[in-house]
Amino acid sequence: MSKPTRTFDHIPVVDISGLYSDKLADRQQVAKQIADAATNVGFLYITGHRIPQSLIDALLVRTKEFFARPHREKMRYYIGNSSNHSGYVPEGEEQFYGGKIDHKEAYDINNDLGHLSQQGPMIGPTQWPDMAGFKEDVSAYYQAALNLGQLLFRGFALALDLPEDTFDDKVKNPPSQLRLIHYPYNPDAQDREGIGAHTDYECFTLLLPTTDGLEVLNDNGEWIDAPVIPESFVVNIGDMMEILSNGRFIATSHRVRKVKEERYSFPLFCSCDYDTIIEPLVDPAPGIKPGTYQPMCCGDHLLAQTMHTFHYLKERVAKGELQFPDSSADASSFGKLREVL
Ligand SMILES: O=C(O)CCC(=O)C(=O)O
Ligand SMILES: [Fe+2]
Repeated sequence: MSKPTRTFDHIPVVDISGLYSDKLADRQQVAKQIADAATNVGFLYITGHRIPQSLIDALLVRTKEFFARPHREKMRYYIGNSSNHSGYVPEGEEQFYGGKIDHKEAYDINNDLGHLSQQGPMIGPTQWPDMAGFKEDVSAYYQAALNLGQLLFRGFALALDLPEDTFDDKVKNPPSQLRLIHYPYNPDAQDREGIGAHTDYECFTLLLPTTDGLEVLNDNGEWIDAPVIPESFVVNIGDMMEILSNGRFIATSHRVRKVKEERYSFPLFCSCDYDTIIEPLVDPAPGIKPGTYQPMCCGDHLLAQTMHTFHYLKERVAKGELQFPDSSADASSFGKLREVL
């Protein structure tokens, strides 16, 4: 059987209330819709989640307060000060393949694993800014979103016809990062995208954007709009879920177009625990040759990817302070920055 062509023209909406049900049939009914969306599009909106709006409102207030601070003050929390990839990411810090720089600034929040003995370049405590209420409100959202992510992992397991608890012991302390992103309004910025075309590295992303601008690429090379739907989240499949699902669920390229208004967005990149081996859990999807997806270490993959794009990490490598993880393949085999037509 050949690989299906994904010609979607909209992003499906899935009401996930059934995932909270005690009845397996209710959970399976949602899982079936997740499977369809993940197979045919790689993106879906979810409604019926139980994250209170008050947590989202507080997250947005704190984020706006932070980014409104002068550059010098924000740089006190520069990500390059941290030993575990947490803190402020100024515009230009991240450089993607082809040398592109996005028109955005960000703040990277870690799963605050300071209490664990395992620490490393992607794992450990968050570098918190010294701002009243920031840590409390951002952590409260982080925890609620992470819990929703755990529920979705169970949904994805069912969607793959696997036991529902397949991922439970693989997502105990994942190095899942929450990004607070600010795309400033700049009428002169004619030459850059808000964020260039890419796939996400992790299993899936739970994304909360404040305004339109997100676009998703179908197999005809058309950019399909993913406008904001109130009270929903966007969920998109990342590279690792594509591997786990042996090509059944697709990590779809997406981008954010130049914004006419100020835009904020909050992706939580849902990963497995650092040492998890990411490898196919099911038979190859139609059109996928056996052996297409090779096993890799989850945390090392994230680290290697990040080392290729962040300026401060490249400097550490150049100075001999940091080495690429042994198990990581070379950069070009990572991600699937599909050519944009
Ligand atoms: O801002 C958005 O809507 C998407 C952000 C995104 O794709 C990413 O950070 O990986
Ligand atoms: Fe993304």
